[in-house]
Amino acid sequence: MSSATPPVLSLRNVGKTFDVQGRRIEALRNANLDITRGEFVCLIGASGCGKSTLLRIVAGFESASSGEALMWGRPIKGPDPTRGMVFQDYGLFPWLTVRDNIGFGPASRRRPRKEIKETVDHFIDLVGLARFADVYPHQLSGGMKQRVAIARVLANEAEMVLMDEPFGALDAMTRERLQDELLELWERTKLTVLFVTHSIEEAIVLSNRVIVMSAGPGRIDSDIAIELQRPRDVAGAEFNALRRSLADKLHSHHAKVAA
Ligand SMILES: Nc1ncnc2c1ncn2[C@@H]1O[C@H](COP(=O)(O)OP(=O)(O)OP(=O)(O)O)[C@@H](O)[C@H]1O
Repeated sequence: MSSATPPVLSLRNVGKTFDVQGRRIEALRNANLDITRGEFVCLIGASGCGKSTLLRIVAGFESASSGEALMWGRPIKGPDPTRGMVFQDYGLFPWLTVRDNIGFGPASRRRPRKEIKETVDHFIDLVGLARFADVYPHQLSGGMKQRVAIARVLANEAEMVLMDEPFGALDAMTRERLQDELLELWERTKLTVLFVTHSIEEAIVLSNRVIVMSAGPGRIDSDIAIELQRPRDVAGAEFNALRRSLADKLHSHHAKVAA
């Protein structure tokens, strides 16, 4: 990789083991990954192959048992607003309005009131929720809650957005709409995104690269560039060929683990 474009994120031989009642679980073994600024990278793989563990190490919620995780070349030592996490269950504060949820990060960093208002207004607009600024999360649909969660991470000056199956709980139509909106946001903001999904189709629609992981122990198995033109035609021949090849990879890992 050229020194002109240092990776936002580097994983160097990252391993993670958990001890559960005297049993050692190797959730991740020798994970190596470089992500450069502006990439949209999806992680896919069978349940239990370590996708969330990898994401949580990048977020700083877990530390690696071996190897190192670096952001801009510096070791990740804990959570930091520059790495914002979006969860499937939204993770909003139910007692705060949409406005205060989005403004929570800047407010806790004691930004001036006027600046917080401008930031919040900007991001509420960006996710199309201006009319809902003063309502509470329980008054929103799932798709709207997820927009708030995304706006909250952006308002907190995230340089890298970590998304753990963010659209997994949504119906198919809302999911497609949010995928489109996320791509639009990504194109406008040039964010770096690391996105976990169970859906091969979602991974191909969204990403520049798909990282395929396999279980027992969790490993990075392949790193596949997705070079289809955007917007991507899910019914197109090239899309289908990629879908088949990724499905074959996933199934062959399943078969190996089951054998
Ligand atoms: N906090 C923890 N304590 C003990 N074991 C854990 C912990 N977190 C994850 N594991 C184990 O590590 C392995 C990888 O889990 P992880 O959640 O990262 O997989 P995943 O690929 O995200 O799975 P899924 O697709 O089902 O969400 C699993 O065997 C899991 O049981």
